[in-house]
Amino acid sequence: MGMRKTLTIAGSDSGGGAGIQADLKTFQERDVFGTSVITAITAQNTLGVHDVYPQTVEAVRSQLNAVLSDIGADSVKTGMLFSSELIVAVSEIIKAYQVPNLVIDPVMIAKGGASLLQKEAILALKEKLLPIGKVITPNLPEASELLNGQSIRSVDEMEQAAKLLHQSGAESVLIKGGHLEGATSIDVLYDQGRFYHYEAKRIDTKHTHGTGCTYSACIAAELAKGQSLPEAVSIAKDFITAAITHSLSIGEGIGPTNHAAYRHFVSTRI
Ligand SMILES: Nc1ncnc2c1ncn2[C@@H]1O[C@H](COP(=O)(O)OP(=O)(O)O)[C@@H](O)[C@H]1O
Ligand SMILES: Cc1ncc(COP(=O)(O)O)c(N)n1
Repeated sequence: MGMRKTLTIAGSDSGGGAGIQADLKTFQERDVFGTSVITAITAQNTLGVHDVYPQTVEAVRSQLNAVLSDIGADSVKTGMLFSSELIVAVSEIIKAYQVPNLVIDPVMIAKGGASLLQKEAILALKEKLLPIGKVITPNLPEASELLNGQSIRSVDEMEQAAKLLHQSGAESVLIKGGHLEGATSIDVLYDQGRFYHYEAKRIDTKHTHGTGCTYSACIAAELAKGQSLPEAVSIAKDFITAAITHSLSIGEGIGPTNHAAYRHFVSTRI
C-alpha cells in the first residue's frame, strides 16, 4: 500500500518547537510522509513571538493545490490559520479534494500571549471548518472561546463543553485539560455518543512549547494509518506525555517538547 501521507496546514515557528516544525518532526517519528502548507511565518523563539507574517490567500491556495493534486493526503491537520480569509480558502480546498480525517487544532494564542488567530476569524472557524472536521482539539481557553466565553473548570464541565461543541457541528471533540490543575492531566474525547478519558501524570515542567501542535499532529498521523479516533488519541496521549516528560531546556524561555522521546518509551500513563 505504500507509505501513508499526512498534511499539515499551519504556521512556521522559527524556534522549531511548535507549528509546522513540530508537526513534521512528529510525522517523521510516527512513520507517515509529511507535507506542509504554510499559512504564516512567525519570527518566534522560546521567549515569545516577535513578528507574524501571514501568507496571502493565493500563496496558501497554490501550496494546497500543489500538494493535493499530486501527492494527496490520508489525513490533514490544521494549526495556526490566522484569518477568516485563509480559513475560508483552506475549507473550500479540503472539501473540493475530499481529504479525509481532518484534525482541527483551533490555535488562537501562543503561550506568551501573542494572537495567532484574529478575533473575527472565530466565526469562520465555526461555520466553515468545524462542519468538515473529523475532530477538533481545543485546549480549555479555546473551548471557552468557541462557546462564547463559557467557563470550563472541571472534567464534568469539559464533558458538557465537548457535547455542546458536537451539537454546534463538530463530528468529534477532544478537550485538552493541560490548563487545569491537579496531579494528573486529563483530556476528554466525545466520539459517536461516548466519552473517553485520557489521563496521565502531570509533569512539573515549564517546557511545554508546542504540546498542542505535537498532540494533534500525532492524532492525524495515526488516523492516516487507519486507527480509530479513540485509539489514535490513546497513542497520541502516550506520545505527548513522553515528549513532555523529556522536554528540552533549550533557550531562555518555555522550551520545546522532545519529539524523539516516545522512541525511548517510558510508560507514564495511568
Ligand atoms: N504539565 C503537563 N503534564 C502532563 N501532560 C500535560 C501537561 N501540560 C499539558 N499536558 C498534556 O498535553 C496535551 C496538550 O494540552 P494543552 O496544554 O491543554 O494544550 P495546548 O498546548 O493546546 O495549550 C494534553 O494531552 C494535555 O493533557
Ligand atoms: C506557529 C505556531 N503555531 C502554533 C503555536 C502554539 O503552540 P502550542 O502548541 O504551544 O499551543 C505557536 N506557538 N506557533
